[in-house]
Amino acid sequence: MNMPVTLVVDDEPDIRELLDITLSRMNIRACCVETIKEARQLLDSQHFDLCLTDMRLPDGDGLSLVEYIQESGLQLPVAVITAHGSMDIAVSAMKKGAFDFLSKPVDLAALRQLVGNALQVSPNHSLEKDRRTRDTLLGESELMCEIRSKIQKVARNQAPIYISGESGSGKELVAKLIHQQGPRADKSFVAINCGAIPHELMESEFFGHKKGSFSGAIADKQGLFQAADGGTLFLDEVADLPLSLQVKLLRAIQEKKIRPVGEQHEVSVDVRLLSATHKDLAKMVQEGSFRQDLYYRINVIELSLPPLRVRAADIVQIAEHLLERLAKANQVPVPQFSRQALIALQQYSFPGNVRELENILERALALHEGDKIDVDDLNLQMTCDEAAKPHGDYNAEQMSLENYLEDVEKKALTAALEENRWNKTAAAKQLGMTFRSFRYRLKKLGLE
Ligand SMILES: Nc1ncnc2c1ncn2[C@@H]1O[C@H](COP(=O)(O)OP(=O)(O)OP(=O)(O)O)[C@@H](O)[C@H]1O
Repeated sequence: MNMPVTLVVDDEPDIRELLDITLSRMNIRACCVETIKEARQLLDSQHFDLCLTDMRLPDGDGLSLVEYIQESGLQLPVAVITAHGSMDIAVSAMKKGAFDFLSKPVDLAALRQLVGNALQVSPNHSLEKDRRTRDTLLGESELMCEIRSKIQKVARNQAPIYISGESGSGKELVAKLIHQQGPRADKSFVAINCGAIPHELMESEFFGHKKGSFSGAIADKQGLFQAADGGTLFLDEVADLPLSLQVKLLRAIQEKKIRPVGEQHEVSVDVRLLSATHKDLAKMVQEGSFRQDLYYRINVIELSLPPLRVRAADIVQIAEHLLERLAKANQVPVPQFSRQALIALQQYSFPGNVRELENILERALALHEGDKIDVDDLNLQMTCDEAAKPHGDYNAEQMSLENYLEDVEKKALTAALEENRWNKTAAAKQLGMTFRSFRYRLKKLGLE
């Protein structure tokens, strides 16, 4: 195998030497330059596996190099080296696509960890994993395809990601996929529901404790940060963190160090942080119940999951797939949905999103008779509003006008048929159209 090559851009000879020696001990060749101009020339002419750049360079700042690498489409992980305490610059670099950052003075263990993570990322690696994702994160709507490609992209760097979306919309699933597709896939993925830990135990749960540090601490205990060391920590329902812990979490993210309860010394941790909540975190910041500085750190990149009801095109595909999976798990033949059942599913608002769909199907599978699942088996709790309106008020960002109008039409035709006991002539009359036109529309909308 060829030796990997790293482009090091730094104008301080001591740092260049330090990086060169450390990398060569890892069997990585370092190619060192002092300016952005030289770096660009080399990037244009030869292949690199990683780029490490200082932020302040004689002919510009490292951010412009990060931008240059992203714009040139070079699939090259780039990490920035920042002055101690300049987290804002590190955050901007990651927003622009940097893989990770190192603070000065450079900690060699952190450098080795970063380089190790970066070099596991190769385009072929992620292609294979994307196939696996497509099997798991279902949905072929445009919105879902965009989410899949965003997951693939953000999995490669180390920036904290904030996943927003309604309950049951797949936030934890997305977090797992980001972990599985990234360079930390072989290490732990630790997920924690912040709302489920009693406040008085939180610090010890997060950072661990030393034996005897409080009554009940009968042995040393590792915290979640240490359990996730080298891997990913997913903080679900992050909005439920009390303010006292928010301060400590902020410190752990900035310093990449934690101090177990009752311990004198800090311990370095290398954790990729993902977080999620169904609450409006930005609003909580305005109201003062969530720290703005922490919000800014965990929300370097935001991934917003759309509710199931705005991607009606996904409902049938996900329902069919889940039904098949459930039937196989229960070792029963896979039933078919009746046409009416499929229409009803597409018109339902799914306040509990995919999780609710799973529950509906599990119940329907247990209760249906024969080889079909019909509307009644679904037991959908439609509100009067939902029954009257297919998708609430029209929102151009969520659905094309054409699809929206099709849904309105389907809804009106189905309701008229139901009210007239499936007598098409009577249904057409009720809607004030000719029988021919009614038949034509049924066919066009796939309802016949
Ligand atoms: N696009 C999808 N394809 C397949 N399964 C999905 C999809 N989205 C969600 N699911 C499934 O729905 C269930 C709920 O998803 P998940 O737990 O990730 O939601 P969540 O947004 O984290 O919920 P909460 O806010 O309540 O924690 C899981 O079983 C998950 O596998």
